[in-house]
Amino acid sequence: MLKLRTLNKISRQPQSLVSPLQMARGNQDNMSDVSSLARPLREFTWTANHGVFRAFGKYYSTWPSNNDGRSSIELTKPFGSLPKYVKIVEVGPRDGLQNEKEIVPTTVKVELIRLLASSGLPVVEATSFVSPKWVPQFGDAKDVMEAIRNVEGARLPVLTPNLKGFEAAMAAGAREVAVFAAASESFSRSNINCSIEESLKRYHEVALLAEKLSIPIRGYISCVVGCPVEGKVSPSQVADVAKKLYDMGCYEISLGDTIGVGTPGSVVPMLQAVMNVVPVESLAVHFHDTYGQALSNILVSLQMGIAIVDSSVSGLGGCPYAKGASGEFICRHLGRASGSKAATALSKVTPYVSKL
Ligand SMILES: CC(C)(COP(=O)([O-])OP(=O)([O-])OC[C@H]1O[C@@H](n2cnc3c(N)ncnc32)[C@H](O)[C@@H]1OP(=O)([O-])[O-])[C@@H](O)C(=O)NCCC(=O)NCCSC(=O)C[C@@](C)(O)CC(=O)[O-]
Repeated sequence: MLKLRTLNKISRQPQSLVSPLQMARGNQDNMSDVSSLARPLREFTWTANHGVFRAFGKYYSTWPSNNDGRSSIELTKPFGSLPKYVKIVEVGPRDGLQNEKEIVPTTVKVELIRLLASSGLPVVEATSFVSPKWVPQFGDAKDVMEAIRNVEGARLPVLTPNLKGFEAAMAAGAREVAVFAAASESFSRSNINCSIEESLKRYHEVALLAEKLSIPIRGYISCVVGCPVEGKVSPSQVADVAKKLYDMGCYEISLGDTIGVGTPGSVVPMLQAVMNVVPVESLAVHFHDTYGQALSNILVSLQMGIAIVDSSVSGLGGCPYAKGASGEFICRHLGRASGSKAATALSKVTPYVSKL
């Protein structure tokens, strides 16, 4: 086990990130080729506004979370090479739109989903079967699903907070769902009006029915490093919820930094804890970019072996029940660097999406 000391303070809002994501052009549909990222990170010195990220051989220092600029973390898993391909899960039509104050017309949502699917993205999260009293933006979930029944090329999962949402999603033609728990009690109550334990009971019911119907189910965990009410969230809490979601049948667990307060210093220990209980192949990361840290958090996640990244077109995003939550990591940024076919198509789609 290595004990590493941090050397420098990092600015929360780096102004000039020299990104190491200088990826070679790839040629896989639906995936971003990150093979050139496989160079060990030690080749890079990444200068942020007031901080320096330094790599020492295979092991790394990390950014401190305290004020004196010196802290340490335990690294039990060294950073390795990066995955050759990364699956991008585009959540713009759901996470992106749920925070929009004005109701986006159904036809525009449908067009957005069609464009994203046509860009080659493998997964486009389409809508959310939540209570329209809680999130009026998705009052048209049924209509959206019906209108995209013939969309091909991408899987189109939807969010379901309970059995009622799951049944409505099935009736509307959804073929994949996602449930969403939290690692923070306060956030669970403000977002879905129940405790973490109650939510897991609900999701277990959903998972049982999903299994019966052979419907794949993804699990989200919000507030994996910080909560808008409780502040810091411990990695063991996240690991506990992750294991429960995985054990109930979620094929993939997406770890959400809902308010974007994570830095590699908090993300790494959280991932380590989760990776001890859920296979890394089943983990995804979901970073909101509130303080410009999403790219660095994605990089350390890839370095730890995670190969599934959530993103949102045009950086749309946020949670109506998490004060301070802002846009999600922009798919185009990851994609552009990779040069994959999907990314190239997406960069053509993005200007049009912005006009929508
Ligand atoms: C979970 C509930 C429904 C509990 O809401 P509740 O008020 O406690 O539920 P209830 O069972 O008392 O029902 C209240 C009313 O809602 C109806 N209802 C109940 N369920 C449904 C449903 N599925 N679809 C449609 N209607 C529903 C139900 O029928 C009833 O209607 P009424 O009898 O009053 O006319 C509510 O709190 C809710 O919908 N919350 C969703 C909030 C939300 O969507 N938040 C954003 C998504 S999570 C997120 O963004 C994080 C993530 C995933 O992106 C990752 C990250 O970044 O961290």
